[in-house]
Amino acid sequence: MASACRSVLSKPTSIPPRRNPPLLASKKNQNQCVRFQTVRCAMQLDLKEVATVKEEPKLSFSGRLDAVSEVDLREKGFLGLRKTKLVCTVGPACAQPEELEVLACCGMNVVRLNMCHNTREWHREVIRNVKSLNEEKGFNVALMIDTEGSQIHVIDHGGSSSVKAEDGSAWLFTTEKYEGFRPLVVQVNYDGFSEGIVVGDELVVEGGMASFKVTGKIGKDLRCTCIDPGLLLPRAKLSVWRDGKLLDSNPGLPTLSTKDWADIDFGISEGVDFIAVSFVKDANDIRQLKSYLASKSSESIRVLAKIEGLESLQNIEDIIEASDGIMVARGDLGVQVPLEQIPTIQEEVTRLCRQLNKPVIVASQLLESMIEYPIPTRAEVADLSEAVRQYTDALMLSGESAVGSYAEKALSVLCMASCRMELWSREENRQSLLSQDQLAVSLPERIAEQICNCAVDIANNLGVDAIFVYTKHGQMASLLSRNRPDAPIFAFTDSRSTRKGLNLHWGVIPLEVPLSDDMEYNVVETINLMKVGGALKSGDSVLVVSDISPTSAMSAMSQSVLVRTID
Ligand SMILES: Nc1ncnc2c1ncn2[C@@H]1O[C@H](COP(=O)(O)OP(=O)(O)OP(=O)(O)O)[C@@H](O)[C@H]1O
Ligand SMILES: CC(=O)C(=O)O
Ligand SMILES: [K+]
Ligand SMILES: [Mg+2]
Repeated sequence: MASACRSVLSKPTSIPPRRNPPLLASKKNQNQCVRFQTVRCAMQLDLKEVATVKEEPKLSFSGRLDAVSEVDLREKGFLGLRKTKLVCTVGPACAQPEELEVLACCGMNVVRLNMCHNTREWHREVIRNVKSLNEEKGFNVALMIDTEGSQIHVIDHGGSSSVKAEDGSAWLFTTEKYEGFRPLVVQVNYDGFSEGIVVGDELVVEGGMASFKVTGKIGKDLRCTCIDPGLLLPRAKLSVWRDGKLLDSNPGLPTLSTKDWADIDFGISEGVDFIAVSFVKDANDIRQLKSYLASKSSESIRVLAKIEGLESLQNIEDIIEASDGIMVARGDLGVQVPLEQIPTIQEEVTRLCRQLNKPVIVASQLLESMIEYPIPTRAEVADLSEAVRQYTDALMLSGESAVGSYAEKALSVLCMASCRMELWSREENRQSLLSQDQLAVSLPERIAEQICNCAVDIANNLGVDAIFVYTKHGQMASLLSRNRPDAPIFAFTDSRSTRKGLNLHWGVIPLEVPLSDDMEYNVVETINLMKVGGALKSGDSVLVVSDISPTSAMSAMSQSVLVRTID
């Protein structure tokens, strides 16, 4: 386990002291001041007034911190806990139980299974291995399936891993199915791919690996000449351009194909936590899947929209609002938009997601060179650090973990670089730069939102060690996370799916515990739980927020914020 968490970037460094000591920084003074201090926010009532269950509750708390947070907390303290979440694509290089365990102990929060590859039986085995790890070894790794979508790509040509296309060479792009390798012939996966393509159009491979001009059509096949030499890789993606503009090369294809629906049914039956939808065009794609999940009583599965095409960018706000989270899928995005636009798109989508309170994953080629090499390039470290500086919720590994030789090292690089940038951002107090527009519509929601904004201000100003939030569906945990507080957010929920869903949220450490309607009881029990586990010590201070049963404006007003010093 120790080696799994070793850094290839630098030795872990201790957290330097803050420049402005927070109000509660002196533990000695804290112990002398009021033990139980309630800070009222706007119309809020004291927690003690919230209690609706008068008799002594008899719940026993069995929930534990996940194995990784427990070790991190012991070794690095509250401020040493990493806030940025890490997603790993699982492929043949890391699918065995012991390999998954190494990644889990190295900080993997979510496993991504790309349904483009391999069989359902293979994916089922991985899902079961991850669930066993969680149950038997105390990890809290969530599961995501990623749909294949309707994507036009080259079929594995069966030859060497890449084929060179020389300038001026003549090629045939065909939908004919054949086995083995034929020189100067490219097999395309979708029968209707050449519909709408005319002589003179350009076929671009993988956003510019190689380009071809269409010189003739023979039935469904295209004769082409290479006009920009380069490489054809197995499963390379194709885009079609006319007069410098991208054509929608598969206008008739739905976002979710028949195979995708079968994969979604598979995900439901295997109990995955997230479904990431590839090539989302508009919010209806997401709504359609959400209502399908509701009809299967699986609305607890969170739906992520992958932003990887022009259309998704045109409908970005609606898509973010309709979904439970976003993935900036820079791989395919780079096939459809000029590469120099990707950094600004990433920053804008990341900002919008935070504004609209949805978690966002920055994905693809973060550490591409580590598929082959044991250290990253300087540029890769700079790129992923920039995503962390932009306060993305999560970073994702693709080929680096799925097929690379150094999955564990790549994950350590993500860990070290994100912790380093989080520390820097905290020191610079960057979080105050983002103005939070009001999101909520109804009074209870507005109250919840304002409480969370104020609570984070209070937590930062007082320099509390941790934020505790008691939450049914994760809403207040998410609203707190949106403010990117200095202290980690421990989210206590009695819903397993809420716990798993919160795995993707910046700075949230979710725990599953039975919750009582008596908030005072919840606070005492969870503080005891964390003390017994060694996570909380005497003199630590905790800011407490709750959204338990905000079913009406009246009960929403009973949400409270309080600060408690542990005795
Ligand atoms: N389950 C798997 N089985 C075999 N190979 C896999 C698997 N998952 C990923 N890979 C390999 O890892 C590489 C990177 O994986 P990833 O799934 O991230 O591809 P991607 O092209 O970025 O995703 P998408 O197809 O969603 O755009 C793939 O090209 C594939 O070779
Ligand atoms: C992750 C993914 O689908 C992409 O980058 O294209
Ligand atoms: K996919
Ligand atoms: Mg993609």
